[in-house]
Amino acid sequence: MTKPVFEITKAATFDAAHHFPNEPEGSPYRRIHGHSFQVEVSIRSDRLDANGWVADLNALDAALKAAAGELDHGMLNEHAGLEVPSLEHLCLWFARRLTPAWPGLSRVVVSRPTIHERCALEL
Ligand SMILES: Nc1nc2c(c(=O)[nH]1)N=C([C@H](O)[C@H](O)COP(=O)(O)OP(=O)(O)OP(=O)(O)O)CN2
Ligand SMILES: [Zn+2]
Repeated sequence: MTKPVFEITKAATFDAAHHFPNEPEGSPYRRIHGHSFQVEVSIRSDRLDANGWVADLNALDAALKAAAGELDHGMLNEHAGLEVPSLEHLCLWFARRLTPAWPGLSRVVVSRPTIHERCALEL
């Protein structure tokens, strides 16, 4: 049997405004508008600690909430790396923000649940 690999996942939500400066004049995406976002991050490991955990989900929750809190109720375009604030760039932003403290980060998913859109980044 191959070695089992575990993956734990935590999610957080935030609301933010954005606009796409490279869209043509008249595009609705060029105008400032807002969305409700969800971000999910996953950690993979083939090892469990003494608690039987890949990692403490509560600690992951705190790190994720801190990152999402930086974006919450703000303008995404004002953040370095989000000058063009697509779901794809949001995935990269969360990955860069979390990887130093969470080297086992294996996936970032950013979605807009109310309009059924999501982007996944596999690491
Ligand atoms: N690959 C991507 N495509 C688009 C992204 C993105 O991040 N990655 N983002 C957008 C805009 O943010 C747009 O505001 C998303 O809203 P939309 O899909 O248009 O859905 P709405 O409900 O706001 O509009 P409807 O016209 O009612 O569908 C676009 N594309
Ligand atoms: Zn949008």
